[in-house]
Amino acid sequence: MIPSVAPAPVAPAPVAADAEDTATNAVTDTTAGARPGRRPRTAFAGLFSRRLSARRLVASPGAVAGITWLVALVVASLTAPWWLPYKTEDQDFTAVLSGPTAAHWLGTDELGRDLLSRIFAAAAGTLGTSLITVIVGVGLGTILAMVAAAGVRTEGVISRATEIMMSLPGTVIILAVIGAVGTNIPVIMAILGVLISAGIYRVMLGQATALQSQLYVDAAKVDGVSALGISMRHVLPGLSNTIVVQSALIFAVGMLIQAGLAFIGFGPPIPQPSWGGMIQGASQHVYDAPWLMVPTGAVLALTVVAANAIGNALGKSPNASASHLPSAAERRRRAAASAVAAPEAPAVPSPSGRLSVRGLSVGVDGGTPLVTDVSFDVGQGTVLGLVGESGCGKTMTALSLLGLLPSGVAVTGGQILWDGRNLAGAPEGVMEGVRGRDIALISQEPMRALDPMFTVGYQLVSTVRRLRGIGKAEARAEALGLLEKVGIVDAARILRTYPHQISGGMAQRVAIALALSGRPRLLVADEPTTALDVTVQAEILSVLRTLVKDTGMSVVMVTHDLGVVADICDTVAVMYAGQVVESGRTANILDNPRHPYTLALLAADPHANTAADMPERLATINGQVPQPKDWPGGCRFMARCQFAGSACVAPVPLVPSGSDDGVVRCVKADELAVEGLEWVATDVPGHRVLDVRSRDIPSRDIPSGDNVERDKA
Ligand SMILES: Nc1ncnc2c1ncn2[C@@H]1O[C@H](COP(=O)(O)OP(=O)(O)OP(=O)(O)O)[C@@H](O)[C@H]1O
Repeated sequence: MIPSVAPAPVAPAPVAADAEDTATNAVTDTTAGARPGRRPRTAFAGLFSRRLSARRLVASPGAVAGITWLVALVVASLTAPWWLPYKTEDQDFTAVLSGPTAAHWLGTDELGRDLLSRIFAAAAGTLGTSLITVIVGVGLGTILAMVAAAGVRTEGVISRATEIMMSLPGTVIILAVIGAVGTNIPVIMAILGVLISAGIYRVMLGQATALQSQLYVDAAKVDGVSALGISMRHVLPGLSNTIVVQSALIFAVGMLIQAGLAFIGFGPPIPQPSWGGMIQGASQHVYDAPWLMVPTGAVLALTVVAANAIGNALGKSPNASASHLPSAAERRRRAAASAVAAPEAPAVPSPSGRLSVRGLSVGVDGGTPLVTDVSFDVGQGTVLGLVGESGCGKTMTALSLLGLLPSGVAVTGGQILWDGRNLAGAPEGVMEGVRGRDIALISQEPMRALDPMFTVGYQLVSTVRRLRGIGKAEARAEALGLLEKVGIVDAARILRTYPHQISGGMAQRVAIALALSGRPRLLVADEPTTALDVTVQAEILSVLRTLVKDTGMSVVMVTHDLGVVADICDTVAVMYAGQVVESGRTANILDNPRHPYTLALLAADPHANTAADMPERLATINGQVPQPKDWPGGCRFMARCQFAGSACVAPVPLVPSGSDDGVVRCVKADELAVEGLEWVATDVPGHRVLDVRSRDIPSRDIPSGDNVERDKA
């Protein structure tokens, strides 16, 4: 299965939409609510999420008080010239250092200037310049994290650069900037933002990397979405909670640092008022006029608390807002612009859709091989099964077909021939053109391949539009057709649902529909039925079988289930420890297996035996698939094989198995075939201990060690 390192973002909870959305839904019908009796819901999780955040703000008394305070402060500050009783520089020598009076509600300073007027006059500047720090710091840190998460090399460069930035003494740099540009507060706050961005980057990087590892990001890559598209659509929304919380924190920090700078004399030039400068002035009269400290200190403290209260409330939102999504007006405009067209007929794949893999090797950057010398062919309209235990290299082989190997793993040799092109190690630009359009992928966990923040309809329609370059209405009709093609009867309803609202089987059908969006000629299915119950498994296999028959699409089916192989595959390649050990037509392999590993898999499979010949105890294979670093030089299955002999220590080539174009990698293949030997249930550790029983001789008649002697001979 495709690895994933982090849980998917939490899915949004449903809320009612407004009338505007209802109107939009009437046009597009992709955004209506999923439950009958409720008002239609927006399909766009962004609007959803924004409303949800607004609800959270309203539900939090602290946040409501914080917003009220900040709004009042800004409005009061911006309108100060019209309502304040005094100008900031007006001096009243009859009331120097006074406390609150009818003339001066908050008192006066040492020059008789009105504190109320000066506090409110300074507010807008303080808040505005703090916002500069937020925009620069959080913006730069987030962008750097998104870029770094998209590539290992870039991450190395950016991380080293930010480490250097974090090691620099921030205070000294700020003082140096002041020395160079003077007390230009906007510039100083912007520089402060740059310094802070290194810390923000560290906070965001882990989250962005985790989001990049999600299966739905792999699915987007398969659909040919560019790196920028993935960052904007799948990573940024997942970061927005953190962005909001960090912004609130940095806003408060910015205000405090600004006040601190003014306190030590690096604030706005005198007589311009600033909160820090006023606190500094008050500190000189702490004994003779202690009240002077109270109004300014209280306003600063209240503003910091208000910012934090808002951040706390927003931080509790269950998911990020998605402001990158189109607005309702934009959606209406696009819907109107899209010509309503009839859905196209299903595509018939080109006859050239044949895949030939030759000597494919995949390895870790450090040199450890994971897959060696794998060859197989997939003809048009046929299904190849890649079968084997966990860790045999099936997924690595399958992912290399799409150029989606995990970071640090690469194709190290061989060819993947598709339409006359070699896709092995092809540049990303070439693979972006192939993925989704020529070769598509469905994975084991469809739920995680679907982004929980968007409706099925949004994901399907946007994928169809991107891959086919058609209008919204046409794409929607196509999406409905695709859902019906994969056996979904109430397709219109499913289009309106979010992934968390549908079952696993339904999600897999949707994932198959998504994979079919670009009319691929080859579908790579990585254990598509493993996570489903048996009934649903059978339904999904039936869908795939019908698609292959109706469209001529080919399938590479990764599975460890021989029942699936028997059910749907025309040919099969049995993999063990990174090698193909046997391949050929499915009927030949299942009826006349030639490799001991294939024998063992069949003996261990309850489906391979009919009720009549079902053994009392199914066979097991002792031991485990060896780790790539532990592969022996000879037969890799030798240590677990009931038939291993001295000839197995030398490297074993693939040789014709004698049936059609089948091949097998075992020096004893002929002997096994001639003697009709079977893999038996045994607890005896397998290595070189032979407990072979003929089909014709009851096991109790064979003395222990009989075959050891035969092997020695
Ligand atoms: N990202 C990775 N880096 C290094 N080695 C890896 C990585 N992913 C998988 N491997 C190793 O590559 C080998 C083949 O793994 P692969 O996932 O292809 O096996 P598989 O047969 O598909 O198993 P499963 O059915 O469990 O997915 C295993 O030894 C595995 O440990």
